[in-house]
Amino acid sequence: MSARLSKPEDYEALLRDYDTWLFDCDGVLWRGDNLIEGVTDVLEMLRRRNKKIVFVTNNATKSRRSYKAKFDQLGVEAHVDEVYGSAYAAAVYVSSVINLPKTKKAYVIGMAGLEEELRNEGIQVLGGTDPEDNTLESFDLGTFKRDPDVAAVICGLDTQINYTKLSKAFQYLLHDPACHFIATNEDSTYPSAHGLLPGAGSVGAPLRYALNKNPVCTGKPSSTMLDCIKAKIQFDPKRTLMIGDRLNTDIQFGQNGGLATLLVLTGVTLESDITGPNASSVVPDFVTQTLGDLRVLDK
Ligand SMILES: O=C(O)[C@H](O)[C@H](O)COP(=O)(O)O
Ligand SMILES: [Mg+2]
Repeated sequence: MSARLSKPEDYEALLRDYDTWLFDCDGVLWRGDNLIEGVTDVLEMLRRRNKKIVFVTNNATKSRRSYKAKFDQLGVEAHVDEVYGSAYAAAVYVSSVINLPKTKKAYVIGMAGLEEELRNEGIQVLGGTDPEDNTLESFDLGTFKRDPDVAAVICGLDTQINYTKLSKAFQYLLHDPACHFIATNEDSTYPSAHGLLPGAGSVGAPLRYALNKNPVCTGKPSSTMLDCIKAKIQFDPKRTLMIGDRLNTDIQFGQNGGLATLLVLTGVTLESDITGPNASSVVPDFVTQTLGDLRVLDK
């Protein structure tokens, strides 16, 4: 059973027990461009208390560089080397785990952030934001020529998903069993400023259905994401806390890595998901309403 936190001494115990704090972003720090109340104060308090701060997001629409710009715009201190996104994890996976030869290309369903991270790793990209593929014209298979160098299809959150991109990705995967099928993340939904929207998992679902094949996922809860962090940052898992709003990504990710986990209820998970007969089998160590609750420690 999860421990419910509400009293200042509950939060003081977290400060005593954990040195490294991993934060999910959508639904924990913000919803869209709306910062969740109290987040800036809590992060500043943690920095004053010399906590190591890491941001771990499955949202692949932005690169680490563009996350830094978002943090700056919201007035929250953050550094590029503290940010780990599933776009970065996918790029590291393609370049360093499957070692895609530099002559090969990746077909992308996704946005500029994913393209940027892939290019930073020296990966040639097709699709993505290319205007030719961002069309609502009907897809014509008769005139489509597959690029023989495409050896991977990478699928992330794409708010301009269309039939042409799905069809091209499908063709590459259908005709080449060796073509890598990679998902940055498989979140079914995500919390926007105005409510839930379909997430990256829902964007990639048509391909999974059409091909009857599951992609390799590089974001939370996969170990690829944790490996990316471990390659750059030293931390003791026993003194590390993962804070998230989704059970099957954030909390599962923390548990897979042997980290303590804190669920907040400002994103996709509702009270009814963790209590009652239909409660999830993924049980966080701690639950608090919002990250802003930790502000009591500043008083
Ligand atoms: O890709 C998605 O489905 C969403 O961006 C999702 O919200 C992931 O972001 P996170 O909560 O991990 O920051
Ligand atoms: Mg989240």
